[in-house]
Amino acid sequence: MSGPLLQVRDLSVDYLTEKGAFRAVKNVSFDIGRGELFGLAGESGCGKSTIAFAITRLAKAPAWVRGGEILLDGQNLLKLTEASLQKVRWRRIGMVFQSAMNSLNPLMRVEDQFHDVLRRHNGFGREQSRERAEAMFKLVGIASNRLRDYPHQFSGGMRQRIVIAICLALEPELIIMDEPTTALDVVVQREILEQVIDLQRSIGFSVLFITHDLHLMSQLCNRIGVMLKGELVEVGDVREVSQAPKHDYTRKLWASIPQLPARAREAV
Ligand SMILES: Nc1ncnc2c1ncn2[C@@H]1O[C@H](COP(=O)(O)OP(=O)(O)OP(=O)(O)O)[C@@H](O)[C@H]1O
Repeated sequence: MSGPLLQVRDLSVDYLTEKGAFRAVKNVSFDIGRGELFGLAGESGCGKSTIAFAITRLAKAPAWVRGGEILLDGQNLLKLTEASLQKVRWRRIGMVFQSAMNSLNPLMRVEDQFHDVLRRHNGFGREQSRERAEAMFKLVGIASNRLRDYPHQFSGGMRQRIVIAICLALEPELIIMDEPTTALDVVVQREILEQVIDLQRSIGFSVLFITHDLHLMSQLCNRIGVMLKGELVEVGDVREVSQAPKHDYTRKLWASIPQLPARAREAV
């Protein structure tokens, strides 16, 4: 199918609080192309995660999608029944959140966690799951003899890699990464993200990458959207948005990034 993979159209999300409706996302529209790395930037509280939850339909009360459409290959996810949604979530849209590494079951060997997910979503048998798990471990650079280990036997960075591997095992077309490495130290963060980019290039999935780190985002993404208080104030090619920002707030965001000497910047 041609055209963008994901189209967010006029999306508005409120949080219904005791004091009334808080407009967290206001008429936001953007597209994500096939194989595109799209970044959403903006300071804490501007509505980035709310958009991620709306796309995956994981937004729960008091969140309320007031209006708009979220089209995946032209199909409006907001109109899907819970049963149809189960076929989209994880299988077509994968998610990796900040604390994802803690989402592994501490009592289950990693191999069993792969099997659990692959059996449930793809109907895989044990042998098929093991083969896929081995292939995924190879992709994220972990020796496959570690598949029999428990989560606590891995470092935080490795656990986050495992979550990414489980997510990729289902071969989703879109992966939403919401601050996927914020809990990790900077070197591990960079290693993991570089690995995701390599995988993205070889496998070709699309990525919605959410972070407040505009500098990092500009190095990884093809296009960027900048959010301010629930509104998408600027969206464009990474070069346009970084070199010729149109919105005052985008200029301020860039100005707030500490300027490293050119040498150091290349090394980062
Ligand atoms: N359950 C809730 N009830 C009321 N308001 C909420 C709720 N969850 C989020 N909000 C508000 O909605 C706004 C958007 O929150 P959101 O988490 O989407 O922002 P964000 O840009 O992802 O921030 P961060 O980078 O800190 O995760 C914030 O002002 C937040 O306080």
